[in-house]
Amino acid sequence: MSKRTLVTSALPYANGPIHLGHLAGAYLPSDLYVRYKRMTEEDIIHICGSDEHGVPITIAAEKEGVDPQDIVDRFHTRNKQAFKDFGINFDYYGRTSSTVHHQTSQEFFTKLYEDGVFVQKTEEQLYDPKAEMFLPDRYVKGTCPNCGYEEAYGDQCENCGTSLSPTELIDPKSAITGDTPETRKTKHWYLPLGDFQQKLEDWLDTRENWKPNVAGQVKSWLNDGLADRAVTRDLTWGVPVPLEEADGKVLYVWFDAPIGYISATKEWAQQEGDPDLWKTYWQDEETDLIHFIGKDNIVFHCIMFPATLMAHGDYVLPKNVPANEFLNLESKKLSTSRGWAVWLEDYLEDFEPDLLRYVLGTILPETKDSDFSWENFQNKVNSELADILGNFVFRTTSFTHKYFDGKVPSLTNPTEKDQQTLAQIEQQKEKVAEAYEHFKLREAITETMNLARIGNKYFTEMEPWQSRKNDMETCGNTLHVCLQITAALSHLFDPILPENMAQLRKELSFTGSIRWKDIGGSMLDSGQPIQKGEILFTKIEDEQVEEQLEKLKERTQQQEEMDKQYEPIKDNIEFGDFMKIDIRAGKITEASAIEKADKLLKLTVDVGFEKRTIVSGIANDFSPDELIDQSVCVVVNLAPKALMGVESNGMILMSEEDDGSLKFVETDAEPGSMVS
Ligand SMILES: Nc1ncnc2c1ncn2[C@@H]1O[C@H](COP(=O)(O)OP(=O)(O)OP(=O)(O)O)[C@@H](O)[C@H]1O
Ligand SMILES: [Zn+2]
Repeated sequence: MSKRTLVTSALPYANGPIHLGHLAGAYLPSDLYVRYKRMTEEDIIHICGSDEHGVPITIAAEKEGVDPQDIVDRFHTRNKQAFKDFGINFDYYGRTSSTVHHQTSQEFFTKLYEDGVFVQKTEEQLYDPKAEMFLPDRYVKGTCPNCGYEEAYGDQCENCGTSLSPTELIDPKSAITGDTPETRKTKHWYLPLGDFQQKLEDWLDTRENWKPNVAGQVKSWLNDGLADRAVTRDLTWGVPVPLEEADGKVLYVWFDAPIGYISATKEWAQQEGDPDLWKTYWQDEETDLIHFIGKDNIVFHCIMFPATLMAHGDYVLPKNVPANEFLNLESKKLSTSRGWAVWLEDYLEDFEPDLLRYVLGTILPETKDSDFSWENFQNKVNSELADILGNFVFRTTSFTHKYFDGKVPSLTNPTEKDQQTLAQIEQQKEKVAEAYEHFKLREAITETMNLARIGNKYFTEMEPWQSRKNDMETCGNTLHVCLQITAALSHLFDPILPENMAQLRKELSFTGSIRWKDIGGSMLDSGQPIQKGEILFTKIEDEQVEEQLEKLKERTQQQEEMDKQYEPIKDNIEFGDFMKIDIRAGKITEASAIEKADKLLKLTVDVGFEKRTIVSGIANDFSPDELIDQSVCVVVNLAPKALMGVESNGMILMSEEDDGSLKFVETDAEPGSMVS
């Protein structure tokens, strides 16, 4: 066993709030693991922070019309707070705009540059002449050459995880203007990943206990062979490349972001009053470095960052990267930009953090994508947290108060069943530990809940409400066993339900820090008083679920509204010009199809002073039958025009919706009335 563990969680982009997908992919798994490890009294620290560079930040700033610094300041503060409120306990939450980070990543670049690691190349890159800039990374969208996904970014396809360069995209389009970009030459520095292929393979061979989805993904990239990857970009927002000849260039965000874990650890060490302490965690062989991330970050943590660390030479390499697949919401892909998300901040306004920690924990996308739905949230809270755990704890403590004066009854002449049940505490504890050690967090939660199930079953089978009438010794033994299980649960559930379990432990008079080794055996002394507990979990009502679904719907509609593209306004005209158009109210009296003209209908329109024949291109939207008596507005002084052999005398006004569908401009006025 190693002496210490350094856990990192993916640095979230500071361009938006934290949503349930982020939590399920990286932060809840890391927090569960770290909380478990802390109970085992291992030396462990948990590092995270805001990723404040990269194109997603500048795109968000441009969209809002503010400075990128405003965006990152806002989301750094909000996300840090939201994590805290959700009980995610980072030892340090840094940010990549800090001076320490800029220095650290520049030093990294300089060392690799001076050691001659980089390849310098002048190559054709995509350029948007209208925006007057190169288009790195997310500034370009196009079709993934690997899987055909049409919304792939210039740096990566989020569908298949392949890392890309913009020029590899099929049919690329500028994310700024929507135009097809041209190419221009520019100079950049590349990390020749091919040179690290053998080293990476050797390193991976020594790793054990990796999740098959992660190991498989990495193997397949290695089998395909690794290409050079640029570590610099033509952008103004980011860490400036520390070379004179690189004016106007910054480090690639995926070069500097993982170094952010190191910078944040340095800042943590300063805060601890021991500035060199970070070296112990990053440079001592006996550190286990573990990265918690979602699947789209695998390539950066299993190929690029390890190669960078190898190139530098002074650092430990990741021991494990227990990456998760993706979480969907109500069966649809989560999307910040489309507003299809549940923000952590919003959730916390309506519900307790522990409920979500539990429910998300049971559906973590550990081996494949999984789905969060509010209905399932309600089911799990009601039928598992309330009906199993809450019920067991409540019936145990309230029975103790009713019939044993609120004190732990002694265990006298226990039966084999009593002893076997007590022994199951240790057995479950082993299973839970084993699952945590193998990053099987869903299993850890299931096995933890199974102890409450065991307790409930035992309570029901022992029927203490019967034995209390004629056999107080048996009844006391039953409650003794149930109270020991309750005490174990108050520890075992701590990583998952920290707030609730802190409350429960208070009721059971546990003080001080909790230790894994204390779980099991006799945790409560006979005769020890316990407080009469509150109900741990209240059930979620149907209305609360509906409210959340309604919120989701409203938000996507709002987003659609905001994203709506209106036709640009035409140039101004003089009033006199407008008055030249003669528009009259009218009514359709006849309508028929025109042979060989799919889109056209021949209409007879009563315009008051006469009946007109008008040809109108509305056949895709209306059938002739439904048009009789339709009120319309008609331009009556448009020069006549023959369409498919029929002379049209005027034009009917229509409005066109976003989806291309047509609506009549209607009026109640009598046919022949002027419209102006
Ligand atoms: N739906 C999801 N399911 C699981 N993990 C996710 C999901 N969305 C993001 N993640 C993970 O969360 C971490 C932080 O995400 P990051 O800030 O990079 O945002 P992102 O991937 O651009 O997400 P979004 O575009 O939804 O804001 C990453 O490790 C990422 O893999
Ligand atoms: Zn793809």
